[in-house]
Amino acid sequence: MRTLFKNIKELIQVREQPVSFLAGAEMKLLPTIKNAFLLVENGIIADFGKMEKCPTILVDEIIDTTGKMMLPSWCDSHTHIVYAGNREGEFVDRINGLSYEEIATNGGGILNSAKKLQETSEEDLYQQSKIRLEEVIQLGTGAIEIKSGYGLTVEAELKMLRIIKRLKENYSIPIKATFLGAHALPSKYKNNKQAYLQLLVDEILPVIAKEKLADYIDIFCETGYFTVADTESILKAGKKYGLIPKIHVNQFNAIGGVQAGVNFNALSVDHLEVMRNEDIEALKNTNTMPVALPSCSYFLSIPYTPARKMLDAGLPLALATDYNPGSTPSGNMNFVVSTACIKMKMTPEEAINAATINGAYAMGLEKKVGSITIGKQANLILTKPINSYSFIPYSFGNHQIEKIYLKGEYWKR
Ligand SMILES: N=CN[C@@H](CCC(=O)O)C(=O)O
Ligand SMILES: [Zn+2]
Repeated sequence: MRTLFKNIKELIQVREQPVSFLAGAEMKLLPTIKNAFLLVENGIIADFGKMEKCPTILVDEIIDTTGKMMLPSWCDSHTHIVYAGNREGEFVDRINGLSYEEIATNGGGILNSAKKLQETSEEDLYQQSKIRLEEVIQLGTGAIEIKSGYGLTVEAELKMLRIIKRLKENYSIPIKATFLGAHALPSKYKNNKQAYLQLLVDEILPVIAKEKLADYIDIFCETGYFTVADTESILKAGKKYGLIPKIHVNQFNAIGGVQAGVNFNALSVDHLEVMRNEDIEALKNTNTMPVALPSCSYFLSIPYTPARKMLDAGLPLALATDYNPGSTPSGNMNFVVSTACIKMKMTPEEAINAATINGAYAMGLEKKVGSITIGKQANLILTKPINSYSFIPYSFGNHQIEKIYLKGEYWKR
């Protein structure tokens, strides 16, 4: 099957030479080709260039995209889209003055979602999760990471991971799974944290390895949740089973989670709303991708990751949604890109780089997606007619997507 996209007003994020990720000043550059063509063969990008060089070979379909732009789909490297029900009651509680921490201390928060999930059948949970996955694909996400962490029992954590596996099997976008058993301490273990961590290590990790249920391991390293020592012990245990760390750190407090992640060669350290100079220093010249989650800052009214400071210090940065029922009930990468520009002062070039190639790197998919490069999967966004790509973040609260193509084929819910 060959599809030729012709007369593309601007083909965005063109990388003839593949890049793994971009850092510091490199992020200011977003290579494009104006008046371009793109050829897709059997779901893979086979060729692209200026219209003058458009091949005249036989194709199955020609799509004229005059006036419209194309870019690689968004790469959302941090989500929790497998969850049961919602937490709009807590949203109202926060409006009325309670803090996120106070709600969690009163038995709400993650434990509230865990209770709901434990009571939900695997089939029902799959149906709820699939709706969210389709919703974000329609919003331009073409590769996604999904975490467990709302189960908090052996049975419920495995139920979540098996659902992620089923989503992987049933959808054509790349999906990576992360084991986040150490997301919160279940009430049953309130006075015995070590026993809960041991349960994760002894009873869940071996099953994950046997059934190949996860690629990555995560922990919520935060005051009131899990300490740096807990983080080190869980990452060590995960490493024995080949699980690479991608961890929640520095959301409310900087307690050394960034350093622990770097020491364990984490693929990413995520949240980073609170960053000390030493945290920025620790990330320099490492392979660990810092990931910012601006929709979470927006929804909880907490600080935004200091992107400007980090990029000006030469660090890379990826952007992701954090789609979850508590801190970010939105999986809209278009909003994330806009908010990064508006609130974090990232340029449109930096934000698009952070939401595509750097997001791909943050889930180990940089060879497969995240740029217009020959050999990569043709997961693409075709925009509505727009004048410049800056209109994408400018038109916040809206999106400029006309059509989605997955493996080169038009995708509709
Ligand atoms: N911070 C930890 N976990 C999620 C939120 C969990 C929840 O409130 O349900 C996050 O990434 O924001
Ligand atoms: Zn998260």
